[in-house]
Amino acid sequence: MTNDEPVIDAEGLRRTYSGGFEAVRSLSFSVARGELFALLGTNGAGKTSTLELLEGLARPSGGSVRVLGHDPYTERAAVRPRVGVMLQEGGFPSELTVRETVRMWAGCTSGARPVGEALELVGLRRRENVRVKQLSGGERRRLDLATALIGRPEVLFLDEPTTGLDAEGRRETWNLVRELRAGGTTVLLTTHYLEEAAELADRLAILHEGRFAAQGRLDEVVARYPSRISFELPDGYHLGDLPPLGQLGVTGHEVTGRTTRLFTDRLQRTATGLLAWAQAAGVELRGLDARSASLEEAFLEIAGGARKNERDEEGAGVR
Ligand SMILES: Nc1ncnc2c1ncn2[C@@H]1O[C@H](COP(=O)(O)OP(=O)(O)OP(=O)(O)O)[C@@H](O)[C@H]1O
Repeated sequence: MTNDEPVIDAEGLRRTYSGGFEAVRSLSFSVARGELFALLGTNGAGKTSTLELLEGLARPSGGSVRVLGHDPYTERAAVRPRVGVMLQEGGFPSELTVRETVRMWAGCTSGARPVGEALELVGLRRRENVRVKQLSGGERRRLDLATALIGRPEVLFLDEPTTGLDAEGRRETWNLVRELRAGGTTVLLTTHYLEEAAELADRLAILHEGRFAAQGRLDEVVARYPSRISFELPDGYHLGDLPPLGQLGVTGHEVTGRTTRLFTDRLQRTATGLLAWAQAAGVELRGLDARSASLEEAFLEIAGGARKNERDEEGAGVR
């Protein structure tokens, strides 16, 4: 493969479990060399099912996937040595120490990093003589990461890498992932932490019921959801005193207590119109806040919208 070809390339990828349940429904996406792609989704959305297809742990029921130019399932021997995998559960023998575990892993890997270097990278050097069973949940995640990194992989698959880590541990892992990416490693990670995806991802996708509900750069994903402007009007003023909301480009509004919230797809136009009115009317808009949708709002909209559809369908079934 050339340097311009995607390192991960999925086309119409499907996975149907033996009972007939379709967990992955025609996903198409690609990840370039040195890029970090984050897969977000509600519980059971299909993140792990997808990741396992990319890792070559399962055969797709339909579509195709190439990793480093190879089929990760049928050409596993060509792909595996160049890929690092951090599963949700490492499943290491509990009686081995941290150092023994990483050494055992290094023994199965060609061109492995020195064990000490791998432990240093993930901040486990001080704990190298502790048995796996005595590690905290967060330390086990670090050990999982150390074994994923041991072979200096070109591609890293990280399944919820910071679950169980405290805030400091999460930041440390983010920094390490950033360093690896800066060194040219391609990373695909799944996460439940929206902040993690917003911090790290070059591009991301939100998976819902096996399909992508949104995909792109963070700014592209959130641009599909309305921006909002909130403020308080002074006593004696009401929403009706503003210029016609349609003229301001407002697509929806909400008044809670003293706070007015305007939703808009054209933030600049709405903000300019509102401020011009306030200036002319001599009105002070207290607590004024104007901002684009956040990733959390986009995510909740997708998850909430889908739940509403489910309720509607259930309701329709009862009638
Ligand atoms: N072996 C299996 N047989 C049948 N259904 C399965 C199997 N494994 C997973 N599923 C179902 O497939 C769907 C997707 O599961 P998956 O574990 O990929 O989701 P996920 O997005 O990783 O979820 P989470 O965030 O909770 O880890 C779920 O509805 C799950 O119940």
